[in-house]
Amino acid sequence: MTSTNIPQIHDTIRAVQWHGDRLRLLDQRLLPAEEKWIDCRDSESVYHAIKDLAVRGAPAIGIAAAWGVVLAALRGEPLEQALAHLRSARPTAVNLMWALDRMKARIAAGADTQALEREAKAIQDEDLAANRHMGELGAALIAPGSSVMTHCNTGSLATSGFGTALGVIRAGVSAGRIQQVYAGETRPWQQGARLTMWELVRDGIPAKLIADSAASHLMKSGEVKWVIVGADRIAANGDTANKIGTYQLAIAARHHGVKFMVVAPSSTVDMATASGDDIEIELRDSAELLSVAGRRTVVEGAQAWNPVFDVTPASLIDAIVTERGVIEQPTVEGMRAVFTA
Ligand SMILES: CSC[C@@H](O)[C@@H](O)C(=O)COP(=O)(O)O
Repeated sequence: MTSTNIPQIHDTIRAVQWHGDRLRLLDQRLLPAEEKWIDCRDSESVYHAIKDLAVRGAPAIGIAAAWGVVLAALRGEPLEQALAHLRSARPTAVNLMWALDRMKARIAAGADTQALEREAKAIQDEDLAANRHMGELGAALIAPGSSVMTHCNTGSLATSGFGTALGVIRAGVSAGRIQQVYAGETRPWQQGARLTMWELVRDGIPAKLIADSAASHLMKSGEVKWVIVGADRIAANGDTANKIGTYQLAIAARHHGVKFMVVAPSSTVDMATASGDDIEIELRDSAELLSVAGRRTVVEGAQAWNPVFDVTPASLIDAIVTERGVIEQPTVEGMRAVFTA
């Protein structure tokens, strides 16, 4: 890519929007076919939006939940109950618990509704700033002119804007370090095919969709230099839970000498969880596997097993990029140096 044909990154997608008395969410279940917004006016509707994946992606889930607490306060709902209910919406992404703990601490300190609103806004704004900073840190690791691969959707849709892994890709493209992106389709929910490709095409970033099962073949060709993914929870030893399929990408990357980068804000780091073995993996309805776009594709009577995250051991990760710094070849000591200092 020469400097004359480097795409302009517009970064205009803001999928979680506060409108004073309601939370507007771009419904990610319908993209890219429909750009439809839903309005949440109480904590219960935010709970359902998170549980049913209208809003998804670890940072976006936390941000939406924080606004759910503000809505509970505005409507005079019992706050302890709202906090507990929102917390139960999804189990793996620790950003959800992290954001609710921040809101809970403000409530315990006697915050009124306006103060809670300021806290939710701070959570949202800090996420955007973290993403921009991680973009620069991650892009600096990539040699100019590289092709990279990503998985799931870690972009503006999954965060307050810009994205984590996709933020590094946006920054890398702007800096001329990334010339081509390969996005895995991310079966069964198709976050890569439906959401990441939507974001990349909007930004004019050269991108090709691949079937998840084409990843090893692509890596063997020598075409991609980095696999860049997000995270839902990073344990104290660097083990990383992320979208199902991430682990097999890390294994294939190590086998083929391709570097593996995890990009996540500090709100995704869970120093209270010792290793990936202690992370709860969300199991979702088998209907997500047995149907495509709501249409049954598998014989009636068939059963399915649908874990939606897996854990990549730290030993397969070359770099964890956070807004607090980069941890190369992560270990307990390396994580501790950045996260308990
Ligand atoms: C910046 S998003 C990071 C992760 O949350 C992302 O990679 C992922 O696994 C999303 O899972 P999802 O089930 O779509 O919420």
